[in-house]
Amino acid sequence: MDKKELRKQIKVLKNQYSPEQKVEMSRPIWNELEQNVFFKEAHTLLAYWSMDDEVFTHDYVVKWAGEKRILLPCVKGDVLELRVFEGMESLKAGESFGILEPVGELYTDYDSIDMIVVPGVAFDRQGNRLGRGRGYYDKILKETRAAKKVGICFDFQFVEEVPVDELDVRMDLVVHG
Ligand SMILES: Nc1nc2c(c(=O)[nH]1)N(C=O)[C@@H](CNc1ccc(C(=O)N[C@@H](CCC(=O)O)C(=O)O)cc1)CN2
Ligand SMILES: Nc1ncnc2c1ncn2[C@@H]1O[C@H](COP(=O)(O)OP(=O)(O)OP(=O)(O)O)[C@@H](O)[C@H]1O
Repeated sequence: MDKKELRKQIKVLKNQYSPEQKVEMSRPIWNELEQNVFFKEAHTLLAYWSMDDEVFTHDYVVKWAGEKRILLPCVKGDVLELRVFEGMESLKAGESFGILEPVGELYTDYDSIDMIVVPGVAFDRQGNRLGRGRGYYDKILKETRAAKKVGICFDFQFVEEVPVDELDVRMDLVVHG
């Protein structure tokens, strides 16, 4: 199966659940993530601010921002920039896709990032990841080599085999539920 076809299939499955159901389904995923040693030991963590069709993250970003430095991605043309999450009040809709992004100072110390919680359309047990098809994460994951990369997804997104190419970066761990 090619990437496009798998994205289409997952989209159908996502539409079978309401946003509220997806928030509920995200709870056990976060319970597991919070027990994980990479997470426990991480001081600086790149997370994401979820859209309605993704594993929900908002409450967890807010919850952990007191204890850890939480970074969020900001779309800038073809690349992602990173900024520190400093509360919901300092989030603004980004230049594309309407995803909320932190305003404020750019964060460029990529070597200090301990862990990345990576969104994805699908993952497999080899740690391969299928994204939304813009290559944003593939680029940023190459610049943050030291960070542990942890994909999170619903069970229906954890598939037998994700189609990959040379540019795709593997996850160290995939937490699904
Ligand atoms: N929550 C969240 N934030 C994120 C990402 C993400 O996947 N999730 N990104 C990860 O890269 C970056 C934004 N990239 C995105 C790329 C495509 C679409 C999107 O909605 N695409 C449509 C396809 C139609 C179109 O191309 O416009 C879709 O998937 O239905 C959204 C965000 C940075 N921030
Ligand atoms: N490191 C990279 N540098 C430049 N271009 C890249 C890189 N990684 C991927 N691309 C390009 O980006 C496009 C999308 O790639 P792909 O379909 O693998 O994205 P994805 O991993 O599904 O999406 P995303 O990372 O945005 O969630 C392709 O044209 C690919 O060649």
